[in-house]
Amino acid sequence: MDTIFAEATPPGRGGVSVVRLSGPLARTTLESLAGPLPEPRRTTLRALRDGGDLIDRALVVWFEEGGSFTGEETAELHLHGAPVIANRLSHALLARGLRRAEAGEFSRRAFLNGRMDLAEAEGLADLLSAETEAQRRLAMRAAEGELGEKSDALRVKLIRAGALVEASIDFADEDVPEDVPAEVFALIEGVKNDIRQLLAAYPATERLRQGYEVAIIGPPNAGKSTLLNRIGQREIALVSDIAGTTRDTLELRTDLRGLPVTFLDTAGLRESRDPVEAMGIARARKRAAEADLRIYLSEDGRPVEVQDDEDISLRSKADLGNATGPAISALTGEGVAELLDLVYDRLRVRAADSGLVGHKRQAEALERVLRALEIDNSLAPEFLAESLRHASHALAMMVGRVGAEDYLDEIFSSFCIGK
Ligand SMILES: Nc1nc2c(ncn2[C@@H]2O[C@H](COP(=O)(O)OP(=O)(O)OP(=O)(O)O)[C@@H](O)[C@H]2O)c(=O)[nH]1
Ligand SMILES: [K+]
Ligand SMILES: [Mg+2]
Repeated sequence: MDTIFAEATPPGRGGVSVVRLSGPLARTTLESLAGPLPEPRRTTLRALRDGGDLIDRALVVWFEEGGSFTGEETAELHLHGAPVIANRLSHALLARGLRRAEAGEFSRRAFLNGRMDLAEAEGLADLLSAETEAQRRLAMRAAEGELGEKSDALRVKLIRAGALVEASIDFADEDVPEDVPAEVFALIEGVKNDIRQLLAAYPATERLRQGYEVAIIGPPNAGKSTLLNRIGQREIALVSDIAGTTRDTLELRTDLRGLPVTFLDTAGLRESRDPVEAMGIARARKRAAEADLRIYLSEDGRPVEVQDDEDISLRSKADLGNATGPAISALTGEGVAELLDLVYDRLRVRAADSGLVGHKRQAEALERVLRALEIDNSLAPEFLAESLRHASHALAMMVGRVGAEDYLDEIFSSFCIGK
């Protein structure tokens, strides 16, 4: 096993730069640079020397095997935050046979050493990429291992059911087959119900994790781009009185009171003979159809093509006329705060339905568990036992207790270097 090192803090100048080393050479390397090993987990001020050269005076923390983030012997060096110092240290570390860590390699070792399960690793990745408060809370639950605990609890039930079935097989008389006890089916039903609940919350969880899309659509010149600019409070989209100004879909990422919401400005919908405009319109329709919510904007307030009851239909340019119905003016800002309130309310309700399972990989594993548990009560005990083993295995896979190899690259490559 290589000993790896990386800057755990972003490169550049700053108050402190933290370099982490992990692996079998960490101990001797630290001793050679900083003298006798400090007490574990105690911050100690040390001179770091490479031969006669004083590299820096740094705070040093030593973690013993089993007591570090990776589970390996690990040292953390808190240097003065200047790239020249980290570079000088890297030079000394490379000379001692350490190598630079790859992206996510510390976390990957933490997983391989049983310091976190796969769902926790996914939660950690989500936490690092979270952009809003609601995403942070969701990711934090995952990173804290709630799904692993849930899955272990369900597995205990399946194992108990399996043991009861095995017992009924062992004691069965050749002529008088022992009945599988009713408790087995009760346990299986309980597990299936819990899994159905986890799966029911999956779409809401996945949407919150990825962030919501809200498409602004409507006929040309409705004022869609003006509204996007008003929401973003800057000139994102071109605005003109020429119908068909917007062609590409434009995105505005926002943090709507903790919810991750991307507003889409789209090409005005109409029959167009201009091939480029027609491409824009096709794209607008597609993005709008895929969005979580649509705002239909038009000067007469008549919705073009409502897709969903939750969608919002509004009349634009409220400053011009006095027609009835809900209206906004992107020009004066009238009604825009209320519109954002409405969008927030709609999405908040969906976010509230989120749960523990937010990744496709996890949902697919749970579906495998359910399939394995589609059991007919008349199934022979031998087959029943086999189904229970399958189900238990799929549950273990969900959190990477077994068969995680295929996913490791995908999960850990999304981490940054030093994590
Ligand atoms: N009076 C008034 N004019 C507006 C308002 N919103 C937009 N406009 C004007 O309406 C015209 C069209 O605005 P855009 O924002 O380009 O409309 P659009 O829906 O994006 O148009 P396309 O991209 O061509 O589909 C521009 O001249 C805007 O200044 C409004 O609330 N009040
Ligand atoms: K326009
Ligand atoms: Mg536009």
